[in-house]
Amino acid sequence: MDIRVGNGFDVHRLVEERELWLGGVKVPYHMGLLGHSDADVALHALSDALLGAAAMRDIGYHFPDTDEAYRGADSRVLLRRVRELLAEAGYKVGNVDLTIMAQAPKLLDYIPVMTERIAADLEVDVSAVSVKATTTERLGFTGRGEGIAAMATALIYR
Ligand SMILES: Nc1ccn([C@@H]2O[C@H](COP(=O)(O)O)[C@@H](O)[C@H]2O)c(=O)n1
Ligand SMILES: C[C@@]1(CO)OP(=O)(O)OP(=O)(O)OC[C@H]1O
Repeated sequence: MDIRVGNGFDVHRLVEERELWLGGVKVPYHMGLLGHSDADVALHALSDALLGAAAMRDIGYHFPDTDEAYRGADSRVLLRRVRELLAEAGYKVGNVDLTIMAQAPKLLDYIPVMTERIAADLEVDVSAVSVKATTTERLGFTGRGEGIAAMATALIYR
């Protein structure tokens, strides 16, 4: 069996008058992430981890932010497309592990639904999906609430 791992990392800036989408869930907050798409930093890190595991470049390569087709794009649609690209190369998803770095809002209550949505999009059991959140103890750009970062690890096999 060909087993491969990948990592992904992404950052988006928090601004007024944007919705906050994280892990495919709209999280109530007075600010949202800025981006060409819905700026779901968690799904972007996850997509990059999956593409990285397959050595298939990154989401900016597959879905360029210069392409109007992706303006306001639902990052779940992009994640499903990533799963399809991997499937076309013969890969299945083993498990994924995701960490969201956000000083606020508190994400604990939203993690179960994020997990369910990611599992559905990747066509795996919920037990194969881990979503975690951490503050950065008020340190750095995430700690100051200027942005949210996410990192992900993915295992794929064929
Ligand atoms: N945006 C966040 C950040 C953290 N959590 C949860 O709180 C726990 C403690 O966070 P620390 O950064 O102080 O370690 C963390 O383990 C998460 O469960 C959260 O829900 N939302
Ligand atoms: C997701 C894409 C889609 O155009 O745009 P953004 O929402 O700006 O996200 P980013 O992680 O900066 O880059 C990847 C882009 O391809």
